[in-house]
Amino acid sequence: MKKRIALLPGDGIGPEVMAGCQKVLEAIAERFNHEFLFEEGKIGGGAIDAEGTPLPEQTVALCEKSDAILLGAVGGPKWDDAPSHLRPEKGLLGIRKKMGLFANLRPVSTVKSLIPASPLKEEVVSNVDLLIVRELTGGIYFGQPSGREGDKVVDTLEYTKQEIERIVRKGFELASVRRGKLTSVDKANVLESSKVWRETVNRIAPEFPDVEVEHQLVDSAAMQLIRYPEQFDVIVTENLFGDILSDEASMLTGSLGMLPSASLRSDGFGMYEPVHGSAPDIAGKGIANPLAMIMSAAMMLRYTFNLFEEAQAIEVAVQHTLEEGYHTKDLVIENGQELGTEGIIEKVIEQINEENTIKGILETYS
Ligand SMILES: NC(=O)C1=CN([C@@H]2O[C@H](COP(=O)(O)OP(=O)(O)OC[C@H]3O[C@@H](n4cnc5c(N)ncnc54)[C@H](O)[C@@H]3O)[C@@H](O)[C@H]2O)C=CC1
Ligand SMILES: CC(C)CC(=O)C(=O)O
Ligand SMILES: [Mg+2]
Repeated sequence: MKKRIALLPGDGIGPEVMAGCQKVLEAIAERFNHEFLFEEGKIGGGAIDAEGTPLPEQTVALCEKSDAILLGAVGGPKWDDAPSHLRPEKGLLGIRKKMGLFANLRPVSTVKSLIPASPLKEEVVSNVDLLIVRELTGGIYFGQPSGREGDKVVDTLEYTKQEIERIVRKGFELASVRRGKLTSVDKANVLESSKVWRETVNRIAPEFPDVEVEHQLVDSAAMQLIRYPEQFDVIVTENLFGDILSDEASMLTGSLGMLPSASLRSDGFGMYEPVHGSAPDIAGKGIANPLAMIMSAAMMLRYTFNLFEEAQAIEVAVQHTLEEGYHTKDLVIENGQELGTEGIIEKVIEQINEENTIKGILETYS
C-alpha cells in the first residue's frame, strides 16, 4: 500500500517524538511491504517564527493532499505572551477546524507492567479500558465573541444542535462495538449547552437499544475517574471537558506520555496526535516518552488505512518493550531499565522485527 503522510512535528518535544515515530513507521513499511511517503509541514510556534502565522497555507495544502496527518505538539513559553492570533495553539485549533476533525478518540487502558504514577491503588487501575470521545471543533475554544474590552473579558461556549448530535452518535456507535456502555458527561445543572447535550443523548438513545446510557456531571465524573475508573466504557463529552478529563485519565496508565489520540472526520480521514503538549520542561533533553506518538500512528494505521495487523504490530511491540522492563523517565517499572527517547524507539523497532511478535499477530488474523 502506498500512502502520503503529512508530518507536523510542531514545537518542544514534538519533533523529538515525531522523529521516533517516523522510524517506527519506516520499520513497519519494510516489514509489511508498504510505501509511506512522508512530507513535513510547519505548525505552531515554529511556523510563527518562520512564516508569521501558526498555520501557514502550505501546511493546509499539504494536509489536504495527504492521506493522513501526524501531529506532534505545539506551544511553549517563547510564545506565551503573544497576541491570541499569534499563539501556537491557534495553529492546532485551526487545522482541526479546517479539516473538519470533529471527533477526538482518546483511549485509556492499563499497561500491565507500569506502576501508576500516583497514589492510586493497584486494584483500582488494573483493568481500565475506556475511551474518551471528545468533541473537537466546537465549544468554548471556537465560540465568538472571544476577547477583551476594557475591564471585561469574554469567551463564548457555542454549539449547534447538529454538532452535538454528530459527536453523540459517534459515542453511541463506538459504545455499541465495545462493551455497550455510554457515559455522557456534561454540566446540565448549570449550562444551557449541556441541557441540549443531555436532551440529544436521550433522544438518540432509543436508536441504540443495546447501549446502556448514563449521565454524569463533569465535576463528579472527574472524581469517579479516580475512584472507580473501571465503571467507564465510552465517555462522550464536549471539547473543554474532554480536554481536561483526558489529561486526568492519563494518570491511570502511568504518564501523559502514554496517551494517543485520533482526530477524525466523518469520512474516516484523520489527524493523529498524542494527548500531551510540547512539554517545554523536558524539551531538548532526549528523555521524552515517544510511545503516545507511536501509538497515535498505530491508530492511524487502523482507523484511516485499515491496516489492522500493522497497527497491532506497533501496539504489541510497545507492550513487549514495557514488559521487558524498558521505559522512559516518566514511567515506573519495578526493576526496569530507564532509556531515552531514541533508546526506547530502538527497542520498539527490535520488537517489530522480532519474528515471534509478528508470527503471533499474523496467526490472530489468519
Ligand atoms: N496538542 C498540543 O499540541 C498541546 C499543546 N499544549 C501546549 O504545550 C505547552 C506545555 O503545556 P503543559 O501544560 O506543560 O502540558 P504538557 O502536556 O506539555 O506537559 C505536562 C507535563 O507532562 C510531561 N509530559 C508531557 N508529555 C510527555 C512525554 N511525552 N514524555 C514525558 N513527559 C511528558 C511534561 O514534561 C510536563 O511535566 C503549552 O504551550 C500548551 O499550550 C498543551 C497540550 C496539548
Ligand atoms: C493546546 C490545546 C489547543 C488543546 C489541548 O490541550 C488538547 O487538544 O489536548
Ligand atoms: Mg489537552
